[in-house]
Amino acid sequence: SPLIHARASNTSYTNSNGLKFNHFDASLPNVTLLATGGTIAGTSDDKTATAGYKSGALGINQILSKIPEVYDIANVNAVQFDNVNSGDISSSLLLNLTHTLQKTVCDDPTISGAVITHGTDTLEESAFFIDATVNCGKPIVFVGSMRPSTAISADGPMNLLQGVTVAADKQAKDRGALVVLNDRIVSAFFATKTNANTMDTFKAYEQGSLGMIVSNTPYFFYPAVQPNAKHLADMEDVDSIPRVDILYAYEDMHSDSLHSAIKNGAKGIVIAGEGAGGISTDFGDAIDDVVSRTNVPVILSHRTVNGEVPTADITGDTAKTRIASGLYNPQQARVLLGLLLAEGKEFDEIRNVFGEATFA
Ligand SMILES: NC(=O)C[C@H](N)C(=O)O
Repeated sequence: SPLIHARASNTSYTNSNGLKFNHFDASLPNVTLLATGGTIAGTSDDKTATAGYKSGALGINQILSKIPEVYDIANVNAVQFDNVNSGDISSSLLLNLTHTLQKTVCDDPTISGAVITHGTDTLEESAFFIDATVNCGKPIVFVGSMRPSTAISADGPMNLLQGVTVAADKQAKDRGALVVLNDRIVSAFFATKTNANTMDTFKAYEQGSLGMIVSNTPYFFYPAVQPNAKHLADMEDVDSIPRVDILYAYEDMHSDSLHSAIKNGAKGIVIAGEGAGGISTDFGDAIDDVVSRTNVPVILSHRTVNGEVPTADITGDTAKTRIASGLYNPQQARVLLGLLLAEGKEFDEIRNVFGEATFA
């Protein structure tokens, strides 16, 4: 079968952009794989352990060595970008990732797409960031795992194989960034981690998945389409993302948290509001006071997993200081607000971008 050529071939190759491939077959598509760590690179001495293991312990070549089948699908340029638990992924790493993807994937006509391996805890934030900042139509596929590499029935190897397959697939183009785990293909714009422990965790509850993978064959339910609300952020000349803090709302919430966030340097605030963006009257008064003095934009989001914060609740004077997040959950709203501030957008422009994701 022609499919075993690249796997069998030990021919290494460096393309004109300096990207290295360990196994190369000119008849196959080329995919860049940027590894950042997480459970997919995690290890434990106990094969039954799906907790208490070490994240980011294996290098990407050690992970790939267990799935030579990837070389039947694509030539893989594997790069160890970082090797951390995803709680340690920073906006400066993401900016670097954006600039790298632009140069080595978008601007290189020989590369079909990219795969990012990532811890699942914050994968949705990074995938949302890249979805907004890298937009050349080539698939950028985020992959992680819920079981460490040493566990019985580890999910990482299959997820990675499927991720490379999707990144190499022409049908995956023009859909924005994608999340591939547990045999599902989900839009990075809508994906969220819904379960802290189990493999069926990444979901877009209202929007559903874009497709499925069976026997390493991706199937997309619909032709390529992009979300209506999506804002494309131009990061070409940006070298840092302003700090945005998330404050969680609850009964008895104290406005001290707002004052200290701003005092400590937050340039934007997202509230994980009760229901459709609810906060106490006192906290609302504190927002009005602080925003009119500092001009720091405050986005009201929702601590519920689903639903939207409509603009209908934010009228009159409160509309001068508060912006409804619409569909964006707090972690998405934080990433988006950081990108908008980095682009130098003012209050009204920020409101318009969030307004694209509000219905009422
Ligand atoms: N499943 C995982 O990848 C969780 C891990 N703590 C991480 O996010 O890096």
